[in-house]
Amino acid sequence: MSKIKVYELAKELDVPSKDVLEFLGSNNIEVKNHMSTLEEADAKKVRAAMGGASKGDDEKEAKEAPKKKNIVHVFRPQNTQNGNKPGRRTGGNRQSAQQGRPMQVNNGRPSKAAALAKEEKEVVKRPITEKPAEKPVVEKPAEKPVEKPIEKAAAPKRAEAQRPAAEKRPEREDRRPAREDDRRQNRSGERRSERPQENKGDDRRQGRGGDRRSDRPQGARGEGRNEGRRGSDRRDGRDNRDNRRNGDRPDNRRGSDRRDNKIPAPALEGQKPQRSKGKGKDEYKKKDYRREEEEGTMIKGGKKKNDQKPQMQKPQPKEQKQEEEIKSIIVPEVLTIKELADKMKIVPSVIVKKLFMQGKIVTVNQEIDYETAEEIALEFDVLCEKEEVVDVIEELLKEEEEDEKKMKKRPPVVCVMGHVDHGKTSLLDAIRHTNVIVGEAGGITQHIGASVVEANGEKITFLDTPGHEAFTAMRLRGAQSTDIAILVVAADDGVMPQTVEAINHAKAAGVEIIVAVNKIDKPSANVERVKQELTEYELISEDWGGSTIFVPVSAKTGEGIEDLMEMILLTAEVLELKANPNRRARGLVLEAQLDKGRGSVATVLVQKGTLRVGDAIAAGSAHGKVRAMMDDKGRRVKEAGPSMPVEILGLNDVPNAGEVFVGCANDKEARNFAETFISQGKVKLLEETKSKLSLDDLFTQIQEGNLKELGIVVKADVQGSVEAMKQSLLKLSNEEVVVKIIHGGVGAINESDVSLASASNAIIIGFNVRPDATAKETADREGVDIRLYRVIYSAIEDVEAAMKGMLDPVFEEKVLGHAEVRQTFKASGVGTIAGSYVQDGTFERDCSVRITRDGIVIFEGPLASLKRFKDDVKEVRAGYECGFVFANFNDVKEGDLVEAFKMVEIPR
Ligand SMILES: Nc1nc2c(ncn2[C@@H]2O[C@H](COP(=O)(O)OP(=O)(O)OP(=O)(O)O)[C@@H](O)[C@H]2O)c(=O)[nH]1
Repeated sequence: MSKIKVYELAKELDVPSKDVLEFLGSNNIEVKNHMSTLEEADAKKVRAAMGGASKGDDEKEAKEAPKKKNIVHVFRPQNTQNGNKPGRRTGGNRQSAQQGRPMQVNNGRPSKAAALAKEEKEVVKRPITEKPAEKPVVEKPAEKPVEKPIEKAAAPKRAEAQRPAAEKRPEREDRRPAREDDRRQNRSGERRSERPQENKGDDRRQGRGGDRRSDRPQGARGEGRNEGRRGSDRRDGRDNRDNRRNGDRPDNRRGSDRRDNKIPAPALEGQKPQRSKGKGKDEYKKKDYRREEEEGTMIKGGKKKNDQKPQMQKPQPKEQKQEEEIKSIIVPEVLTIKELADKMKIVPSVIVKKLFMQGKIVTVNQEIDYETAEEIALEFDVLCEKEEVVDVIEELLKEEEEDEKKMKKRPPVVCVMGHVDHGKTSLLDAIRHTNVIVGEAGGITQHIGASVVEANGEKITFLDTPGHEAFTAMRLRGAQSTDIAILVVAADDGVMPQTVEAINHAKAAGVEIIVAVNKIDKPSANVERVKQELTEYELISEDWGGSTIFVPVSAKTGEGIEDLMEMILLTAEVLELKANPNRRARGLVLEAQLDKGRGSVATVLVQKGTLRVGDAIAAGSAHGKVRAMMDDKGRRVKEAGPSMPVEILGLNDVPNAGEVFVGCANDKEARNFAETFISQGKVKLLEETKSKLSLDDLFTQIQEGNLKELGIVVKADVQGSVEAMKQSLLKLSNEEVVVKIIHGGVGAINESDVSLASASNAIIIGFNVRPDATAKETADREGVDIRLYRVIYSAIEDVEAAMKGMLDPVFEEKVLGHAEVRQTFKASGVGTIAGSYVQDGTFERDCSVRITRDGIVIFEGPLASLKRFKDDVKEVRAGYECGFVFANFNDVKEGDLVEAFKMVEIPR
């Protein structure tokens, strides 16, 4: 025993902690409170001084406590056996106090206590029929078993011997709850009856009463020791019982003073004032009263106990009221422990303690999800209800069903999707080209993100947006931009990973799919093979007995393009695409940018109604009046009806692609809309930031035991890929490792991605994107693992392997150098030559290159030729100019960055 706490010492010496504190104070031994720890030397001093006091020769003792000492010993059976002479008892007391707890469990007492506890249980059960959880709350009957054996015992000595088991329980417990009650009252006033408040006491007990509980006699432990609600309720019950006892005390004291008197009836009245002033000193007085009370009890035996009975029953209505008060709180999806505690009207530390007792270490500012909050609240007998989150923007954008009669036929909106190099761009170009020749005069297709072509006198709107994006970003607000998806599959290549991705996206969006089997002009083309491969994905061609339209085309020769157009129109007809043109316009922002001369320029697709020049519109955070409108041919138009893409000027800000635009009654309404959007955006951003911070919190990890988390930051060239990656990666979670996508976004991997990954101990997966220079540097410095892929499936395979601990990279990419394209030349038979300047490193003839434009990888493949002037060279060093020709890639432009790399084997 090297150190001991003040209260423990007080307990050992059987004196109030206050006395010990006073003694320490007078001896200049500095302690803060009863929880302070004492050095052995100080403890010895106290023992020497106060242990003597317990013998009864102390002045104070003589005044106040001699009787109390006797009582304490009565419940130690071995002492009672020794005889009841005060002197002996005192000696026994000291002995037992010194020997500590083990003595209390001896001498057959446990069996009696157990019997009492059992009896007590039975009695307790009866009166409480309404709610099992409250069972232990109504404790008064628990007194019955105590009094019974005492009453019934013929020999007073035996009665005394029995009493300890029963009596010690209240005695011991009284000490704590007396304080708890006082505190509770101080803190919460009338809330005393609320369960969580009681749990405060309960927790307090958990926090500092561990030792005490262990030395509590068995009878007192009884059910109260059980964990969970039952246990805590039980303790609550004790609290109440103790409350009552505290209240009784003065009367009991009186009773003991006038030993022959019964306890006066107004015991409960006396209870109140005493509680309200019960603080500090009173607490200790109460303890003394208690001892006196017990002395009285000892002397008077069963009679005394009998007297207590009516008092115990009185507070019953209060208890029942408490039962009815089942609290219910509304909890959001994510909240902090503190917020939860506030909602439950308890102090956060109570929750922290409770969880700590369960082996979970949390802080008050730690975020927990709804499910966890619900679990915690239930332990405090509080019901949770999930907060319904109202998306204000969604509410704003809500629309009523339109009158069928007002609906008119509208052109279909089509997007083209498929695997890399299967000819999406070529096909779109071919369609437009055909259209330019066939269609209206002079129209040169502008790049506004969408174009309208005419076939058989009907219009078809084609979106330039890659399929993925059309289905994800455009569905940001639940709006569907596309009606029909053209799935381009190269007849010579067949179904490839991105083909499957495209199929999944289109299916998820519920969009009609038309398969365009491209490159049929190639000798290696095999349309039947494509048909066969696609059957696996439930795309069965009509001639194979299915319902999917397959059109063999050649973007190169133009073969089948017209058929394709016809099929699109046919499908559109079946879909019965309609919209009401005579209403305020509403649609989607396809693209938007800030133009130096024209300000905010947005390409929008009108989906409903008609947009006119002069209309007030709002799109996300932007609003304004339509100043001018241009169609896809660059012609100024005054109005745009359903399915028509137009470029508009006049917005005050650049809206996000995929945002819904709405026509408003006036400027003010449009501004209000945008302002709401901005304020909501801020709220959302805050929430997102909050949840990011909580991602690496300890709580979840501890809660999930050995579960490890694999945090991933996903960056890709288009939103669709981000989503696809996210979904696929999340599915990799297994029993041991949980995959958590910490962040997903479009664009180059930047420094903030790296810092986020670093802070969350996550890895970064880049799909078709590269890290910028600062990001690379930060990642190297902070040891963040960045993995870059061109095919989603490789990324998924790698992560899966890593999770199994089977990822053994044999090759690693070694970056050789960087160059910037300064000028391009076209050479017949060669393709585009990129005149470039090597910025760093060395470009080697047989290296691979990666071309990035605005952080997006546009090409990755071998370098076909490396020249200095007209000569082929082996290598070009930094600071020199050279000419590159890339294998099968001619779309290189000025300003593109070329990175040379080589795969090198990594020794393992
Ligand atoms: N022979 C033949 N070649 C074609 C045909 N369509 C496209 N190509 C060629 O295939 C290559 C890729 O075509 P793109 O239109 O760029 O393919 P994409 O699917 O748009 O490619 P990404 O934009 O990289 O996804 C180009 O070299 C085209 O010339 C076709 O019908 N026949």
